[in-house]
Amino acid sequence: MKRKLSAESHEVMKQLIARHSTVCIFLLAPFAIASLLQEKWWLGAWTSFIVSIFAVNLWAIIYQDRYFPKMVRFVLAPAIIIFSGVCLMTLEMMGVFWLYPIIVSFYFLLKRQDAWIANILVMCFAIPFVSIHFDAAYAIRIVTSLVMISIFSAIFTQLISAQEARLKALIVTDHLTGLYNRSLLNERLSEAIQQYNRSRAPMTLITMDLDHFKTINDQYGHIAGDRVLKKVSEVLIRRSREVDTIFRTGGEEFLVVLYNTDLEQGIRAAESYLRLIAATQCIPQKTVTMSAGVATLKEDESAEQWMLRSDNSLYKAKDAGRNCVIADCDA
Ligand SMILES: Nc1nc2c(ncn2[C@@H]2O[C@H](COP(=O)(O)OP(=O)(O)OP(=O)(O)O)[C@@H](O)[C@H]2O)c(=O)[nH]1
Repeated sequence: MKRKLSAESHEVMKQLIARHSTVCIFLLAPFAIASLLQEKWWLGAWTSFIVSIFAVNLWAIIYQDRYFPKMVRFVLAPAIIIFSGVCLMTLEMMGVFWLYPIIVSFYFLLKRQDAWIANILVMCFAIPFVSIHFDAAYAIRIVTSLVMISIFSAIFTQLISAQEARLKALIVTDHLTGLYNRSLLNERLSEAIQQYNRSRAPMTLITMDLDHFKTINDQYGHIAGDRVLKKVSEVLIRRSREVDTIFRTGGEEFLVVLYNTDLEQGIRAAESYLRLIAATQCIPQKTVTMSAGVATLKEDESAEQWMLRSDNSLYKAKDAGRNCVIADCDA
């Protein structure tokens, strides 16, 4: 999951840098040229340098579908911090105006902690400069407004990140049981396959399906059926190890990916799931049972083939009378 989410964050970051770069190139380039024409060499040089770093990143995003995070963090951010000092020294009062967009932009270009550090460094230039060059009434207002802009930006970006994390969690979670839903399944199976290819650690799949669940719904109602699904999920969570990943793949279907687990261990795990579920009072006076299929990953097997073997074993368990485990021993 981590990889999928970080790939999405990377995509968001790329778009942010692209938009940021476009705005900065168009709005800063004329000032860079004007400063050079006015022979304000330092200011012109720093502004041109910053514009060119944005341009390099924008070029990379457009033509190579990537940007340079290290360049942004270790070259662009320090360059902007120095630029804020150069602006104050060269432009004095007018230089203060540039500090506002600079402060906000750090929160979009950098990780939160880096943005705080960058802001503190800008303040280290700004506060002494403003205190020396402006009378107290101006200095207090400038510093206060800069601090406010920084805090508001921090709050705003923090809220967006929290909202984003909540949405991402919602997308991969089954609302009824709290287990993962199907959307993460392929990702997790591919990860298990990659891990197997690297370390040869055995990986096992258990596919499970409640027996005669339709009858439970018909006899006790859908709400009772939902309660059974929740109870079963609780049992699966309680019985599983921290590393195992449990999915509700469909209505009354569940799937567990067991890492570092061979076929024997997988069969034992499936049997203990079934035993525990049969022993759990999901509905008063009624024993709820499950059937399970088990398959251990084979060499050069795809996720689809692996899952198909596990599914076929489950069908065999249903055909064999239900409430039992059938393993695909064709390894
Ligand atoms: N309460 C509840 N029922 C659901 C949910 N999702 C699917 N179902 C029901 O699950 C039942 C599945 O029925 P079938 O596919 O016939 O399977 P079964 O009755 O369990 O029979 P076997 O699998 O052959 O043992 C259907 O009645 C669906 O309506 C859900 O979220 N809540």
